[in-house]
Amino acid sequence: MAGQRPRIPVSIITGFLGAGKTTLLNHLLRQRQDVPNVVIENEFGSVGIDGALVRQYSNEVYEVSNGCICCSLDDELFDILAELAREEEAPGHLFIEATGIADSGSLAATFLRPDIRKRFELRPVICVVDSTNITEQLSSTQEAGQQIASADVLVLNKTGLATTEALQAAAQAVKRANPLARIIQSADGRISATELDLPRVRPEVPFVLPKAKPALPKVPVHTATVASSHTFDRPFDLSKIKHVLSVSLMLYAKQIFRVKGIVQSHDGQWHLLQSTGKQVEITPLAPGAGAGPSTIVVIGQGVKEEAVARLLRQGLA
Ligand SMILES: Nc1nc2c(ncn2[C@@H]2O[C@H](COP(=O)(O)OP(=O)(O)OP(=O)(O)O)[C@@H](O)[C@H]2O)c(=O)[nH]1
Repeated sequence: MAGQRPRIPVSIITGFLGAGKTTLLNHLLRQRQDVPNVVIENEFGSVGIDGALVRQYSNEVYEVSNGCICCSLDDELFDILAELAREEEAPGHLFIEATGIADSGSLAATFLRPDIRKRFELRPVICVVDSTNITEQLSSTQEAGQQIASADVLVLNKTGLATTEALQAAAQAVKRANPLARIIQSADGRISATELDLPRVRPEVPFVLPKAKPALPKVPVHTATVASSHTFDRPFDLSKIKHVLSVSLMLYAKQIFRVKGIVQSHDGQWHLLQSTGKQVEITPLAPGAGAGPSTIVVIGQGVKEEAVARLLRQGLA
């Protein structure tokens, strides 16, 4: 990697499943249309839904849907970084949206390696927090706390949905987990892109490369959280699938973290189906946006593939 060229600024967007990372990223991309940007979208589960949602405002999108980027740090991410560093016209900004369960600390540490730092400059790590669900997420998962602890900016999102008390409780909880970070509030991920240019809160600890390459674990570290992906050739009855999922999210709130899919209804229209917390939301996609079989991914702990398939089949038309 050449040393003299200006370094490529890198923004890592992290936050628990459904917190609003893609929404916030889209908002930032819209504000930064003047610089050619590249997005690396990492999704847990094999369906690249977020990539399709950010493509409109980005010059280039790399999708890493084969597990969590923080678990395969020696492979795919380095290949993409090497490719970007070689490009004749380097991107003006690189955005990385991590999965909702990523260990963003290890991801950020990648950019402190001397070889990577020559061409990339890590900007503040942004952690998006769902203010209505964070207290629950902190008590039931490890990942939510890790993400908050390793961020420079904590965005308390979904303020419009949270009561004043919930917002205060969320602010206290995140401050306990990370007293150093800047805390800002947002609705629909609307934060100013000037956040991208502020200095990091964490000092850049020099990273000393070990002499021998350490043996990295080849198995994902998030062994407890699994993504179960399902495809269906038959169309869905939207009110049935919404009902089935709403009931399941009530009954298995501690097990099911996120549902996300692109489904076709019996009139041929395609829809984005998703849950955050206990809410299920179905929004029509633009004409021509969907194709192939309907696909639904359910992410959670102790989620049994066959049980989920049985459940989802109840929502078919
Ligand atoms: N009411 C409300 N909804 C929001 C807000 N921010 C995001 N959402 C919605 O929350 C849902 C999840 O948002 P995403 O941006 O997809 O969340 P994410 O963190 O990228 O999700 P994963 O990639 O699955 O982890 C979507 O339906 C958004 O429209 C907000 O401030 N208020």
